[in-house]
Amino acid sequence: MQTQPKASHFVDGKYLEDTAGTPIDVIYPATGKVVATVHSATDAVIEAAVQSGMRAQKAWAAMTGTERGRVLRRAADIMRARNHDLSVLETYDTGKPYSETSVADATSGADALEYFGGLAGSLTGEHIQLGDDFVYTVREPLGLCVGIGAWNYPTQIACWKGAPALACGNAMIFKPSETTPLCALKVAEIMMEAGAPAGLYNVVQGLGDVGAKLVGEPRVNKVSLTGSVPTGRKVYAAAAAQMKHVTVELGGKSPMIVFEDADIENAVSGAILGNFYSSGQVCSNGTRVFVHADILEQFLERLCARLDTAIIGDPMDPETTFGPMVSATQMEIVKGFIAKGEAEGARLVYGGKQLDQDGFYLQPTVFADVTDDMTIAREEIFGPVMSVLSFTCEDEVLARANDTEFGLAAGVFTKDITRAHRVVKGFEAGTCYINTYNLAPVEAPFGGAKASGVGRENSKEAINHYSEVKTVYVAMGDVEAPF
Ligand SMILES: NC(=O)c1ccc[n+]([C@@H]2O[C@H](COP(=O)([O-])OP(=O)(O)OC[C@H]3O[C@@H](n4cnc5c(N)ncnc54)[C@H](O)[C@@H]3O)[C@@H](O)[C@H]2O)c1
Repeated sequence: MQTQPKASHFVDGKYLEDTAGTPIDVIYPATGKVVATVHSATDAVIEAAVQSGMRAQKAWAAMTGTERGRVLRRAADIMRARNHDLSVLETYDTGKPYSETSVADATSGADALEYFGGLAGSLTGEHIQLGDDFVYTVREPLGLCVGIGAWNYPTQIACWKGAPALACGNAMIFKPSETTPLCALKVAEIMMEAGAPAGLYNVVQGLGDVGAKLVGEPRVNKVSLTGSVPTGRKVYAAAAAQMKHVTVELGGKSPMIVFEDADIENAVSGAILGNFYSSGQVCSNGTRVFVHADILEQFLERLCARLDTAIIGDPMDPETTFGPMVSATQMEIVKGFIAKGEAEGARLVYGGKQLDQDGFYLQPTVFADVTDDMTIAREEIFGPVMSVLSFTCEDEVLARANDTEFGLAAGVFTKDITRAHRVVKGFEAGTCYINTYNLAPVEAPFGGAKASGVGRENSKEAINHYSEVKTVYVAMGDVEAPF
């Protein structure tokens, strides 16, 4: 496959290059080899993206919602038809196994385009009768939106931000993560092919400085970031300085509680999905797995047996179920956490080692006897490292589960339905699961509480974050004034 894109950026309906920008190598995580090089956006590229985005947005907003929706639904169809090629490219970009990218990346992006394409024609205001007078409201687009992505789900993030933004009549400039710059360019190509006006969905490459320039650009009306908490704080503050609309989807250290009556096999499946999918590089992962003391050893035994069946290897092989980490840097960060876990006295029950081969492969890793104060139980690792903690009492475990600055997700496994809902009510988290983990259908709101974020993606909730309401008061009689 041709991994080198025609040019670094996609602006005003076509590829655009400016080699004056800093070169960014794209490294295939399974081999460590460079598979493409792009250039960071210069000020000239950013200016072209802003100007064409503003121009396109006016034409786009003048269309009816149904017309806009038709373009998005066509984009969804093209994306599904190209799923294989897009998934292979996503695997080059991220290292995630094809067995995952072929079912969870472009497909999830297409779901978002289809869902918001379907909603676009039904975005209406309301009528409020006040005696003879009345008020009507109009849902208006915000204008030019900026999306900034993380590296774990490049295609999905490009669509989760782009689809609701465009459905509401906005334009978007999307900056992918510098680690995974390839897939968003394909999303931009597809938008144009589907009939979006040139400039409506631009992609510019760059490091954090380009992201910061886009956030600080006065002609940008809204910013949506997916990234870490430290970056989220910077983006939120910079956007606040210009009173921009903001969505920030950030990191987590989410709890998963397994009660003594849980179906152990399902709980182990949930823990695997919540820790080792995408080699653990998922924001909502339930990395603090609290298991009731009565079933702890049984849980660990089944977990280790199931991990033995993971197929670690070439991500392009459809049989492979566990791939490399995204980069050498990320792998070294995770190795540092594993070393800390051992140094602080956690019991290593599975994995813990880098594989002796090319690429950035780390074994799925499980620590037991983890205590709440250990570094691996407090900080987001963003890699395949599960911490198992033991508990005996519901109130105690809920308090421990909530004892974190993060609040992205939380899960509970139990057969007691009353307890399940009681525990979920107590969770301080934006996205909760009962007897499953880490599902994120486009129909459901997704996002975090506390330091894990502001705003929600997906579902009708996202519409509120990409539009604003204009209120129109209509008087039917004379105007009464005091003098
Ligand atoms: N909540 C979610 O939906 C979600 C989803 C995926 C990943 N994440 C989080 O993302 C993190 C991993 O991704 P990452 O390492 O790419 O995150 P990161 O914060 O390092 O970078 C995210 C993006 O922000 C850009 N950026 C960096 N500094 C910036 C600045 N000052 N202004 C504007 N943009 C800037 C980067 O170039 C990149 O595109 C983890 O913390 C993970 O939990 C969250």
